[in-house]
Amino acid sequence: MSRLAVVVFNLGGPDSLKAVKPFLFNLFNDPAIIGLPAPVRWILARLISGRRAPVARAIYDRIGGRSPLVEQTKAQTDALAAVLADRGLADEIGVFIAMRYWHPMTRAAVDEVKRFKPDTVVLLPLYPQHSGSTSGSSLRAWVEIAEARGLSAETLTVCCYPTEAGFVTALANLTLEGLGRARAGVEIHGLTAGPRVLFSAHGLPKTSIEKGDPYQSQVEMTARAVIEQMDQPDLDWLVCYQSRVGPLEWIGPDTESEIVRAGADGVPLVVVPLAFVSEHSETLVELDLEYGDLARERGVPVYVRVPTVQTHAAFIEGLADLVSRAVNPTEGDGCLIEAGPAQGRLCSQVGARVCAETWSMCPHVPNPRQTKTP
Ligand SMILES: C=CC1=C(C)c2cc3[nH]c(cc4nc(cc5[nH]c(cc1n2)c(C)c5CCC(=O)O)C(CCC(=O)O)=C4C)c(C)c3C=C
Ligand SMILES: [Fe+2]
Ligand SMILES: [Fe+2]
Repeated sequence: MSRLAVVVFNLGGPDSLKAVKPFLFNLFNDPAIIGLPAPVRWILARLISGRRAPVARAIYDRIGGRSPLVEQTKAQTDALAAVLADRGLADEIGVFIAMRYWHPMTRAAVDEVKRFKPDTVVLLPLYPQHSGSTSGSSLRAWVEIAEARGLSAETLTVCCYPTEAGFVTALANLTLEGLGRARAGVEIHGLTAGPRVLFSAHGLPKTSIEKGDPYQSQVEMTARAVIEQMDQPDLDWLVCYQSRVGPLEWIGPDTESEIVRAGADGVPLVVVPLAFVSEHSETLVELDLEYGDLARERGVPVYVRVPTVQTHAAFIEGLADLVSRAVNPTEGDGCLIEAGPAQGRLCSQVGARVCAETWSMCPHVPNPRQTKTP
């Protein structure tokens, strides 16, 4: 009897206003976020989380005092479990959640998976684009804790899937609906300029990209794939970045400046989150409330925010395809390709499969056993 455990990873969010500060401490104490040696990082994390907590509490207060990220992720894992069960990939299939900075966290997930006694574990970050600060950090935490707690099942890792067909279809369909709503607004307002699509992704410090983080190039790959699938001739679109925190220079253009520019141009906006797959503070507060207000103040004639993919059937089928291909790879599947016609192809172009034992084969995921914790 075969047993398959699928572990999905996400950031996690505070489940009460009291949890905001310790959640922020966990985030800033992560070497993938602040790459300094442990005692300095710990002191800085205490300082920054203390200073950021009132701002962050005010953010979560606007959406009922907690993040909906865990509920949304639970809905996704339920949907994924149902699809995987239909496919009969194993006799018993369990789908587990491991959040990075708040409960249910990696340690609890490792223990749950251990009790499940899997033959195979598939690690599936709910981040389509790979970044060391998100998937990299989660995968590394998993490997370290799983090793420490003696979870020794065969482990396969999906590193990234920026152009995965189901994900792109879900985003393209949702964006087309958003475009439809914006075009209706264009008619009502008698505007001449068509809607502009802003693909808005969470930003990253510029230094991360300079050190080789593939996130930005994969975000752009997603945007291009969605544009191609929508097939809207002469569509005005661009990628921009939101949610900057801290004093470092982040990648741009930033979403706020693009909203101001759209106001000056008198152009309706369709804003599409493409690096988040669920709703949380960065979408419900930042995109809807803060940027919605900014758009009104700056005279953007129509502001449509496209929902994240959540449990869109195409997205969940796409996740199930990634799991199936991790378990039963066929030629052309991701990072394992070292020879033949697909040699040299980036794993992200095909949806990646990385064996935990062969991390070095994946150009995107540093081997956590070889990366020293600063
Ligand atoms: C693609 C997703 C994300 C990337 C890349 C990312 C990088 C990153 N984030 C911070 C700092 C913060 N992020 C915060 C919230 C937050 N971040 C993501 C996703 C990515 N972060 C999500 C989904 C959330 C929302 C969590 C929720 O509400 O449930 C926060 C806390 C909120 C706040 O204070 O504004 C911080 C802080 C850094 C520094 C960083 C890259 C280095
Ligand atoms: Fe973040
Ligand atoms: Fe990869």
